[in-house]
Amino acid sequence: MTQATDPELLRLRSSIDNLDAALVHLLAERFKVTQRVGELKATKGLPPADPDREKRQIERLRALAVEAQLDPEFAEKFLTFIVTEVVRHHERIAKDHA
Ligand SMILES: C=C(O[C@@H]1C=C(C(=O)O)C=C[C@H]1O)C(=O)O
Repeated sequence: MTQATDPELLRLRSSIDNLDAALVHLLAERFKVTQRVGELKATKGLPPADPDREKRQIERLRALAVEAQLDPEFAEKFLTFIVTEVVRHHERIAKDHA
């Protein structure tokens, strides 16, 4: 049997596809909200990044990851990757607003 026809593999991959779609939708919603935060900060003259908030988010996410049996190092890297992109957006919004 080839990989592409194994029924168990097909079922698992179908589930992975649904989960990947959910991740994309969740990320899209998160970026919509952070876009609004970026605009709010630019209007009020607040800095694009908030390192204290980021520290608290990392601690929280690492604890949630442990509870969920997900590697906390991976959870931290994933959050940092997203937040770095958000801060880049915020810097751009602030520049455009200046
Ligand atoms: C969204 C914010 O801006 C930045 C991005 C964050 C995020 O993506 O969660 C967190 C902190 C800030 O560095 C915020 O300040 O809440």
